[in-house]
Amino acid sequence: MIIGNEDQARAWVSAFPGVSRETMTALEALVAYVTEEARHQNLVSAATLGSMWQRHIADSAQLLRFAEPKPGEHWIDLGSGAGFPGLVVALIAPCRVTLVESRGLRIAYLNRAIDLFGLSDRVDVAGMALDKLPAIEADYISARAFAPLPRLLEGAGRFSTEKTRWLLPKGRNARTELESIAPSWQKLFHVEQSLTDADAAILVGTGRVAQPESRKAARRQTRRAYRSK
Ligand SMILES: C[S@@+](CC[C@H](N)C(=O)[O-])C[C@H]1O[C@@H](n2cnc3c(N)ncnc32)[C@H](O)[C@@H]1O
Repeated sequence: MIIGNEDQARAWVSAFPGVSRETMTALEALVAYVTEEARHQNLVSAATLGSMWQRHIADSAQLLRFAEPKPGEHWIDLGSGAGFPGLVVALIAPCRVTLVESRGLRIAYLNRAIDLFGLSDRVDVAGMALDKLPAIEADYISARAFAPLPRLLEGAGRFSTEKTRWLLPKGRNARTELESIAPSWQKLFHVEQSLTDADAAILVGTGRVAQPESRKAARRQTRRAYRSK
């Protein structure tokens, strides 16, 4: 099943477990908030402004098919930008969410969103580059359009534990990206079809991405995996 238009996207999200009428109202308000803010800063591709539910809300919410975050659990969203998927997750699920974002205008926009939606008791913005963020044990790590997989895992591995669930929408290159990382990392992940784009996929994984003793060693591992294909 592929969610092919705005009506289908709304219907799919509203039928998702735990999504109440109030949640739908909040998500509708998020669409309006992003659309308004997009007049002032470059937040999402202009081509997607007419299909916000399909391209952003449902595309983010679908990650919750592979995770059931509970109160007190901690979800880290890397490179949140307009808040996708992090803000959508925060509006649907009761967990703690940290939105990692390094650009000033987007940090301010995300902080305003947290106030607007009354989320400040469990959602925060880490307004800094990922490599400056002190290590936190994450129950969930998401990243959409953030970085190529090897760089993403090198940067975020230190937040993972044996139980961490990774949710990484990777578009059309998911399989190729997965094949480009070291086998010890590959085995943590599998590929799931995206519900919002027939050509796109999501890398879903569980476990600790152990860091090789150095970045150089990580790159060596990655290159070796790539050459053996
Ligand atoms: C292409 S946008 C994607 C935004 C959002 N995840 C989405 O899919 O709509 C990537 C975002 O990551 C942020 N970013 C890039 N490198 C970062 C870093 N090292 N630390 C934190 N944020 C970063 C950028 O400022 C930008 O907002």
